[in-house]
Parts: sequence; C-alpha cells; structure tokens
Amino acid sequence: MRLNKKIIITVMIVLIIGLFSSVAYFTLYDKKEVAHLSYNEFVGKMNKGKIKTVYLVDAPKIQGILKDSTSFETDNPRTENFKEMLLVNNVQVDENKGNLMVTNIISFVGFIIVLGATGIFLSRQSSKQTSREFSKMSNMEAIDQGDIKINFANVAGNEEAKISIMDLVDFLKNPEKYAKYGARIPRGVMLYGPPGTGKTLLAKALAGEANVPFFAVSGSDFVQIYAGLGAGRIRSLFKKAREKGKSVIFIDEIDALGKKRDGFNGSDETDRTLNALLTEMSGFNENDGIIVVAATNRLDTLDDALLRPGRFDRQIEIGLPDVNARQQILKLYSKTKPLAKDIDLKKLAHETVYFSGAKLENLLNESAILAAKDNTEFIDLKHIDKAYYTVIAGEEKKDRSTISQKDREITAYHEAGHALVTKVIAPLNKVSKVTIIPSTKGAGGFSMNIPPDKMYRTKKDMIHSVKIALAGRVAEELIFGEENITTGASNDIEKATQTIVSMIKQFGMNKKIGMLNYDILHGHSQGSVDDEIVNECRRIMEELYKETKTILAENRELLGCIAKQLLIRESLNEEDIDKLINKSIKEAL
Ligand SMILES: Nc1ncnc2c1ncn2[C@@H]1O[C@H](COP(=O)(O)OP(=O)(O)OP(=O)(O)O)[C@@H](O)[C@H]1O
Ligand SMILES: [Zn+2]
Repeated sequence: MRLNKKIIITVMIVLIIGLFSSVAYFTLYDKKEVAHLSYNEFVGKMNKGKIKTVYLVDAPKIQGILKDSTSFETDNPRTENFKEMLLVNNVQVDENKGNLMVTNIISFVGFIIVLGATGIFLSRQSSKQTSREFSKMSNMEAIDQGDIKINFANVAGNEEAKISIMDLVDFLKNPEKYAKYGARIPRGVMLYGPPGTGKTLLAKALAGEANVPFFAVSGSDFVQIYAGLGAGRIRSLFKKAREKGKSVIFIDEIDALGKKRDGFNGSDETDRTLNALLTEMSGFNENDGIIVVAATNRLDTLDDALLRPGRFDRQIEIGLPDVNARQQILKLYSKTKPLAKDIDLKKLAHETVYFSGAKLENLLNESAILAAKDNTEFIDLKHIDKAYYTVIAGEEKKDRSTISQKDREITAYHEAGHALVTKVIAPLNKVSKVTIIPSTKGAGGFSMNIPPDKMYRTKKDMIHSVKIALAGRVAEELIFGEENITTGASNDIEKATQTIVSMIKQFGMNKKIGMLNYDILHGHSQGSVDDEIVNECRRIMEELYKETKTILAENRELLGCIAKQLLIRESLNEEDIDKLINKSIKEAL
C-alpha cells in the first residue's frame, strides 16, 4: 500500500509537470509575434513571393512564416486546390508542423488520459488493497501453533509467572474437569511489567503448552482506525476464536484501548472498541476454553472496568529478570551461538543488571553479528563488550542500567531491613520475595510481605505492620548514618502513618484519645486534625521507630548478611532468607 501511494504521488507529479509544461509551451507558442493577415493580404504577399512556409492544417486558422521570418496567421480557405496554389507560388508546404501540433495536442491529451487511467487504476488497486487489509484486520487469521511451537522451554526465568500460567494450561486442556465442579475458568489474564520481559512470549507459550490456536492483536492497531471498525474487529476476532473452540486471544498494549477514562483522553472510538471487548469477554460461555491474555507496561493507567472480576481479574507481574534469570536467558540464547570458552555467562549476568530478556537476547545477537563480521571462529569477549555498548547506547541516562553501586547497596539494606524485621517479629507473615530489582511500581526494590489470612487484625498485628514498614528506613539510618537516609522510604512512611492514624481515629486503640471516631466528630469534609491526635501519632511513631531500631541493631550482622546476598543475587525467596537466618543462629550457638 505504501508503495502504491508512492506510485500515485509520482504519477501526480509527472502529470502536473506535464500539464504545466504543455500549457507553458502552448502559451509561449501563442505569445510569439504572430501577424494576423486577412486572406486577401495573404494572397497578395504570396503573389509577391514573400511567403516562405505555410503550415497546412485542418483548422479554421493556418499559420506560416514570411521570408523575413515573421510568423503570420490567416483564415484557412479549405479549398481543394489550396495546397497546389501554394506550391505553384513556391511556398513551402509543411503539413507536419501543424500535424505536429495536433499530434502534440492529441498525444498530450492521450498522455493525460493514460496517466489519469493509470492513476485511477493504481488508486483502485490500492483501495482494493486497503479494503483487503481492512478485511484482513477484521478477519484476523489464527496463527497456527503448529508453526510457532513456543512453550515454556522458550521462556527462561519468570518462574512465578510460569507457575501461574501453568494453572491456565490445565484450564485450557481440561475445561470439563473444572466445569464438573462448577468452577469458573478465568477469562482474562493481565500480564504487566516493563517492555521486553517476555509477556508476549508467555502468552504464546500458554497457547503452545495447551496446544490451542493463538490469536494476536495489538491495542495500538486500533488507534486512528475508521469509525466502527475497531469494535467490528474485536467482534469478528472473538467469533473466529469461538469457531476454533479452545484458544488464546492475546491483546498486546491493551493500554492503548483501555486507558482510564477521564473525559479528556480517549476518543469515542477507543471507547467503543473497549466496550466491544468487554461485551465479548462477558459474552462467551464459561467453559468455552477461551482465555484472553492482555499485556501492558502500565497497570496503573488502565481503566478499572478492565480489571473487574470476570474480566482481566488475574494479574501477573512480569518483572525484570534477576541475576539468576538473566543467566538462564543468556544460556538459552547462547545455545545456538559459538561462544568462546572463556566467556562466563554467570559473570555476564552480573554485569547486565536491569537488562530485560529482550535486551539480553539483543546483546548476544549483536555479539554474533560482530563475530561474523570479524570472521572469527568464536564469539569472544571483545565482541560482547562492543555489543554491550551498542545495546545500552542511546538510552536515557536515568536508565536503570546505570544505577550506581551505592544506590544498589542502600536498596539492599533497606529491603533486607523489611525482611529481617518481618522474620523476627511476625514469623507467620509470608515473605515471598525480596528483591532489589525495581518493580513497575517504580520503587527501588520491594519485599513482598503477606500477613496470614485472618478475619480481624489485632492491635499487635497493626503495630507489627508499622514496624515492618519502618524497618527499611531504620536499616538505612543504621548502616549509612542519619545524614544518608533516602527518599526511598516515602511509601513506607505513608503506610505507617495511615496505620497509626486509623488505630487512633477509627479503631479506638489509643487510651489517651479514647474510643471516639474522630471523622464523625469533626465531619469528613473538614478533615481537620486535632493537635492532640498529631502529637499522639508522633509519639507512637517515634516509639515504634526506636523499637525497630533495637531489633535491627541486635541483628546487625544478619542484616548485613541478607543485604550482601541481595547484592549478589538480587532477589531472594523465603527459603533463601530462612537459610541465612538459620545459618546465623547456628553460628551464634
Ligand atoms: N524470559 C525470557 N526468556 C526468553 N526470552 C525472552 C525472555 N524475555 C524476553 N525475551 C526475548 O525478548 C523478546 C521480546 O519479548 P516479548 O515480546 O515477549 O516482550 P514483551 O514483554 O511482550 O514486551 P513489550 O512490552 O515490549 O511488548 C522475545 O522475543 C525473546 O526473544
Ligand atoms: Zn521500603
């Protein structure tokens, strides 16, 4: 289509140039000094032998040249013996020039017709192609997994995500099994995380493992689409999938379709497309075995409607790979590449902090290209070094790859602080993951801390959660000094404040303030805060901070141990942390 557009534009240009030059030609020709002679004057001059040439044409006027080289024009007598008369009077008769003009005109007109026709033909062709493209868009072909054959073996790292997706494979393989128990199969799964972390790959692997067709569209394809086409496309996509029975529908960049609606962004058209998607999703039969997988880099910008139960209610974070995962990804992609013996993938994994899977793949690919250019037998360190800079070149300075070692250390101690305090004061909480790899939420790192499921939270639980929240900052202060505490604790402080305030204002857990709900007392709208409450909050916060500090100071060595492991491995799971703690307990005995 692009090519045809080019042709059409070229044709247009040629046409316009042709038109202008012809107009110019004829105008100039006309503009030449031409004397108008009456037929009698003409005959008079002819008799005097003053006429050199006459251009004989079949037109009302004829032109010619006098012996003194001036042009003239006169009426065409159209008599049968006119030519003979001229010849008899020694006048050159030129039937070509006139014809030439006529031919010129004819051929010019012909030229235009041909060009026009070609133009119309081409544009028809291209509009045919456009409509073909449109129908292709709405008739989305299923990509046969037989050809793609991507399964979990093609995805390295991402272990947690793989486990969640494993469940879905079973849903797809045996929907009947779940139907028997009246279980509702998840319809939508939202994969979210930074670019290039393998979201598309995982969706394909889901289809590949379950051996069902895979249909893919991208939300950005729907942007600037003709009215109504987007919604139609969604409908026919689902129709196609339903015809195939079990299948996976993948919608990449769903944020392009499902941005939060705030009345400013988002056109009617994307709204219509989004609504069509939501309708289709609630429309298909519970156990049809169709799973819609969507991917986005920004979960927080999505329209809430998308995340409601029965829609994309399963959300799986696909984060940047930690050092272990990076090594696995490097291993996966170096399988087909002749790496020099001295290349240590483990070391390389350590040097590629904050690289996504796509970037790692790119790194090895660039290295391979460099080696091929060099005609060396192996891809060696020199190639990898050079490729490294190609891959990170042109990236913003604030790219995470350039996060300084100091920042990593602070993050490591901060996160280790959260994890350790959890282990010491709330051993029933599950610390499923601690990492210094930034999450999509933008924090430096994070530790996942899940309190056990309980109907109520006790006062003690709440105090513990405040201490756990404060532990990050406490660790920073303890290790790096009061001067070097960071902004990294802002979310923690928010959480701790919220908990303390609600203990006082809502739950009647403070003796001094008493069992009053202050929001009701003051009225919500004023939001006024009593000095007494502020003072009490501050006192409690300071007290809990001190207590947390004591806990970490007593376990300083262990804190260092966890932080150092974090710096080496970047993420630790509960088992790893337990091992470290047990080891240090044994050593202490
Ligand atoms: N965990 C991984 N294992 C193996 N390859 C990976 C992994 N992550 C990324 N890749 C490589 O990166 C490429 C891009 O990944 P993919 O398209 O799945 O990323 P994405 O998360 O969907 O990115 P985007 O958000 O930009 O769409 C893959 O084709 C694959 O080569
Ligand atoms: Zn924190």
